[in-house]
Amino acid sequence: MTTTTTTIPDQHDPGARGRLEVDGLVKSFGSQQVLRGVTLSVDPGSTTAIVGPSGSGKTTLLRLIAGFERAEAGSVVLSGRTLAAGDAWVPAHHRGVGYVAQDGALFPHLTVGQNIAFGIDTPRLQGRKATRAKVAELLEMVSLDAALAARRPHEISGGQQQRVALARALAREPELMLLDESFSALDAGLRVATRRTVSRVLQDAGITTVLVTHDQAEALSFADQVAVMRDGLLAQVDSPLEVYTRPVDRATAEFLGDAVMLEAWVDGDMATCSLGAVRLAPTAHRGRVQLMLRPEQIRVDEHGPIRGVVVDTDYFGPESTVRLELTSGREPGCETSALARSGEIISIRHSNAFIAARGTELRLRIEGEAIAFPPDA
Ligand SMILES: Nc1ncnc2c1ncn2[C@@H]1O[C@H](COP(=O)(O)OP(=O)(O)OP(=O)(O)O)[C@@H](O)[C@H]1O
Repeated sequence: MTTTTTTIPDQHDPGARGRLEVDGLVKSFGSQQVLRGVTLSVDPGSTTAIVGPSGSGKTTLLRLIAGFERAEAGSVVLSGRTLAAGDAWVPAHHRGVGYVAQDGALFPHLTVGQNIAFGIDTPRLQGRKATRAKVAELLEMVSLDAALAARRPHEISGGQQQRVALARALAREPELMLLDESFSALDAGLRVATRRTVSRVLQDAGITTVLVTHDQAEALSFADQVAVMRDGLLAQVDSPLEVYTRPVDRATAEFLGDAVMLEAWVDGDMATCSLGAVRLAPTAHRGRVQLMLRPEQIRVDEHGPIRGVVVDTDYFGPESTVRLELTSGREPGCETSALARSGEIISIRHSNAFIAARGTELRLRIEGEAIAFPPDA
C-alpha cells in the first residue's frame, strides 16, 4: 500500500500546488471579443464559482484554462507552471486539469467502469486488477456502489452519471477541477445532493475547483470565492458574503439576487430615503444616490417606524415575497426629507404568509446596512 503525505500549501506561494493564476486573458471569436482581459487568482484547494449572464464568457474562460482553446493574450499558470502565455503552450491532456461538462459526456458504448478506467494512467498502475481496484476506489469516493461499474451510462440516473464523470476526471489525479454547469441538468433535489457529494470529494482531496454556474444560490453556497463575469470582464471577485451584501454595482447586485432600489440622499454614514434614515455601508458617495437593500433586510416588526400596505404577495412555500405600498405616518421623531415620500412600492420577504393578505398594514424596520450606488448607474 502506498501512503501519500499531503502538506498544506502555503497560501502565498505562487508556485504552490493547485494555485491557479489567470492574468489578462483576451479571446475573440471572429470580430467578437468575448474575453477582454480576465484576471483571476484561485487559492490552492479552494473553490471559485464563476457566475454571469448568458454569453458573458464563462465557458470560454473555462475552456482556455483547460487548454481547449488558445487566448490571443494573457497567461494561465497552475502550480507555478505556465500552461499558456505567448508561445508557451501545454496541451490539455498534460495540464493536470480535470473537466466535467454539463451532460457528463460519458462514452455511451462503454460501461461505467470502462469510462472511469479511461481516465486512469494504466502503465503506472500496471494491470487490469489494479485498474479494477482503482475504479472501485473512485466509485466509492463519489458515493456510488461498485456494482454500477458493469452498467452503461443510460442505465444509471443523471446524478449518478455526473458522479461517474467526476470519478473519471479524478482518475487523472488533477491539480485543478473545472466544473462546467455540471449540475444544471439535474432536477432540484438531485442537484443539491450531487453538489454536496462533489463538493465533499473535491474538498477531501484538496483539489482546487473552478465551477461555472447559472445558479446564484449554487455559487453562493458551493464556493469560497465568487467571480461575477459581465461582458468578458470580471466585475467583482470576492467571498460569497461580500458579493451578495457588498456588490460593486447595481448590475452585480441585481444579478445575485432580488434588490430593493430606492432613491436616497447621503449625509455621512446615513442615507435618507422613502424608508426614512438608513445606515450605510462605508461609501465614498455623497449627495444623491441609489440605495440598495436586500428584501430580507426589511423586517416586519410591530414596533417598526415604517408603515406599508400589502399590495400583493408571491407565495413560495417557506417564504413569500410581499409587495408593499409605503404609507406616510412614520413615528414621531423619525427623520424624513424631501425624498421620503409615501406611495412608493417595495418588496420584502416574509416567512409567514398569513400576515400578508392584501390591504393589511404592516410595520417595518430595516436591519443592517444599505449600499449606495451612483444615481445614474
Ligand atoms: N467556438 C465559438 N465560436 C464562435 N463564437 C463562440 C464560440 N464559443 C463561444 N462563442 C461566443 O462567445 C460568447 C461567450 O460564450 P460563452 O459560452 O463563453 O458564454 P457563457 O457566459 O458561458 O454563456 P452561457 O451561460 O449561455 O453558457 C457568446 O456570444 C458565444 O456565442
